[in-house]
Amino acid sequence: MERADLIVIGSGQGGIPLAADFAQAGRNVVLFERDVLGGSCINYGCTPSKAFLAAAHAAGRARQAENLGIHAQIRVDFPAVMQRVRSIRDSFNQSVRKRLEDAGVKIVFAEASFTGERIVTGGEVTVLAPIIVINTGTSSLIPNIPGLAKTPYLTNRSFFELKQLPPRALVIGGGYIGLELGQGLARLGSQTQIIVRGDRVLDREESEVGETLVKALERDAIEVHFNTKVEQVAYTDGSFTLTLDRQDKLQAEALLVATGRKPNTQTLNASATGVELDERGYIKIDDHFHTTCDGVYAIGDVAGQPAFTHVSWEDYRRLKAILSGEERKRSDRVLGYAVYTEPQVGRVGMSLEQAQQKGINARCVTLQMSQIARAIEWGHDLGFYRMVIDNDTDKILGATLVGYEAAEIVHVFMAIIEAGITWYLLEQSVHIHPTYGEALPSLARLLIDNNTL
Ligand SMILES: Cc1cc2nc3c(=O)[nH]c(=O)nc-3n(C[C@H](O)[C@H](O)[C@H](O)COP(=O)(O)OP(=O)(O)OC[C@H]3O[C@@H](n4cnc5c(N)ncnc54)[C@H](O)[C@@H]3O)c2cc1C
Ligand SMILES: NC(=O)c1ccc[n+]([C@@H]2O[C@H](COP(=O)([O-])OP(=O)(O)OC[C@H]3O[C@@H](n4cnc5c(N)ncnc54)[C@H](O)[C@@H]3O)[C@@H](O)[C@H]2O)c1
Repeated sequence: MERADLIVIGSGQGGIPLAADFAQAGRNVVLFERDVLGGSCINYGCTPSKAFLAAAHAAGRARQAENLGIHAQIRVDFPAVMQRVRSIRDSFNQSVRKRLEDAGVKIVFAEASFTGERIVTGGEVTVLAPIIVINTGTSSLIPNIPGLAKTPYLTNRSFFELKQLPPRALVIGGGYIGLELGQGLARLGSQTQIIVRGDRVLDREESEVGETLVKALERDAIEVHFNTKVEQVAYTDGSFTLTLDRQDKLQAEALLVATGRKPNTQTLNASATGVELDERGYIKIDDHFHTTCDGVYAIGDVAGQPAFTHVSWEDYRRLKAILSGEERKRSDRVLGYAVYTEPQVGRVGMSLEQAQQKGINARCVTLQMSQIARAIEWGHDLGFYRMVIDNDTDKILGATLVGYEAAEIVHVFMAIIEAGITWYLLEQSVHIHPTYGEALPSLARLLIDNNTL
């Protein structure tokens, strides 16, 4: 059995920099990875999906330019689109390998599991270490629909290997992946239908967010089937047939399943080291990333946290500080995230409902895109900006922005909330005209007018 100072299981977004930093500082580090280096984000998540959407949105914007009097003919070279996606992904993946190797991390390409207290085995290698960090992420959760398992359905893992654009595509799931990749396929020319089991897309967000996105999807000729259950899936002669609960049938050459995630803990044998899982299989951690076993920590998606790269990466920064003896915890961060549909959704902090559920005396103001000069000039009519404030302290608690490049603009709120300043300061600041940014002080001004929603 080998001995190390640190074992990292899984090369996720937090595990990579942690392993590299420790090794660079002269510690003996072993990292186990059962698949490709860099985890979901780089290989089958953020990087390829956003590179894919760059092409899709270029096509979508060109088509919608007809609203400005510009008529473009679009020819999509799908193999070239996907080749670019894969080459960006591969270059990111190579840079991860270089970073780990240059730092002196011992990489073991094998599925790791616990074989004793703070003992990890993967392939032929067994290692004991005083500190172990689990960063094993999540995988697609595949619903138990009769017939599905026998078909060549796509998940985010296989999607980016597509070589030809399917003429027709079906997507099960109206969450992040379903909407981003579904809209992407449609904008590249696939006739796309999205199947949603409830009555909303992005059902964890305020209802107006989903309503706005559905209007946008309809403009891309996407059909969204609400309150619909898939009863059966069959695949013959290159075509999927989905039987719905209403007995209608849908057919397409591709089927993407995007119905949520499950934690990668099934093969970890976590109990061998005394690490407890919650009822959904996520690793239980305290406010300092500590599991129920002394010396064993978990970061990122597998610890049941909001599944975003910047969360996993920030976990790394905080855990590194904790391991260096600093007083840090995980719960005091301002959480922001975005959905890269067009229009985008940029979110930070609390919604009005979330604030009120916490017993905060909160209210919100909303400005529609149609009231923003920049949006009118650019022809972006879908979306809104909303800000939630605490009536007692005048501090800004959260924001929801749906609109052009909202993922960028929401960072203004992130900085303001992090700084803990009041909406008065936002109202007083002079922003550049005509920009989307200048709508933020305008939003604050609605509070003076007492024009609340
Ligand atoms: C299609 C898609 C798009 C996304 N887009 C965004 C986005 O735009 N922005 C954003 O912030 N987030 C996005 N995410 C989420 C983001 O990818 C994850 O939140 C992020 O990668 C953090 O993951 P992680 O660090 O927890 O682990 P991961 O990146 O999932 O890495 C876990 C690693 O552990 C390995 N592993 C698992 N079990 C074992 C084992 N037993 N032994 C050895 N190795 C093991 C896996 O092979 C994997 O490499 C997206 C996700 C998907 C699927
Ligand atoms: N832009 C981003 O940051 C980004 C992009 C993609 C993914 N992600 C992360 O990855 C996570 C996973 O994405 P996702 O889209 O798989 O999950 P999700 O949780 O966002 O959406 C899953 C959707 O599938 C539906 N669903 C579940 N079971 C179903 C069934 N049997 N039939 C029909 N519908 C069903 C759910 O109601 C939900 O709407 C996200 O929650 C997010 O944290 C982030």
